[in-house]
Amino acid sequence: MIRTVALIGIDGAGKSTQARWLADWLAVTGTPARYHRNAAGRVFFGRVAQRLGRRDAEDLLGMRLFLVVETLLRWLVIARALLISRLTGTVAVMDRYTYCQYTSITVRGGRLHWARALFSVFPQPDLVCFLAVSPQVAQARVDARGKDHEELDYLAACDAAYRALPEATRFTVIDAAAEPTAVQADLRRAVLHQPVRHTPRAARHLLPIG
Ligand SMILES: Cc1cn([C@H]2C[C@H](O)[C@@H](COP(=O)(O)OP(=O)(O)O)O2)c(=O)[nH]c1=O
Repeated sequence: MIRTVALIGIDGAGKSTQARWLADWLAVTGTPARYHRNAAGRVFFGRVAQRLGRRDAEDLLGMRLFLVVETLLRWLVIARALLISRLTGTVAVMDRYTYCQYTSITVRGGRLHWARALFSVFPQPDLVCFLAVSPQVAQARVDARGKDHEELDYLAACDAAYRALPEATRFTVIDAAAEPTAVQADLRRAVLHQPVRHTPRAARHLLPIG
């Protein structure tokens, strides 16, 4: 069974909803799993910024500081999630992962190398599912969610940045514009089709022979 699965994609793709369902499904089917919301504070800082009369988090902190703060927070929440997963022996269902930060930095014109160096301590997830949805559909969902708003240009740039990542060839692309239950079924299939991990040599002695 896999140990880490990451759901990535633009805002409104359905990551949080689908990741929660996936973790619940794993748990009820006998695989201890835990959902991890690896948010890095953009919405929170955006709200603070608006209270202070600024447009958004980037406007409040300045682009460079915003990216530093967001990247460090992302590092901390991912590290925490991985640690909890290892300590509790649960499958980590990651709502966002390092790739989301690379995308955030890319669309804001920042430099990636230091973030890549920082995140290089993290393992590649066993499975990365890219929830693919058009920016238009994503924007409509974000607006319907009623908590925030994303510009179409921004969503389109994020979509392009995800697809241009060098790791993108290894992503499992899921059609996230489909019915929510169909998307969930695709995710479950992807999890089930992951190759079984090899049992560590020491543990093999404990298995019955034959
Ligand atoms: C998964 C899914 C979510 N939604 C709704 C639920 C939320 O209000 C909104 C955004 O979903 P959400 O899971 O919050 O997306 P993300 O974490 O990627 O930003 O869209 C749909 O309309 N259709 C779907 O298939």
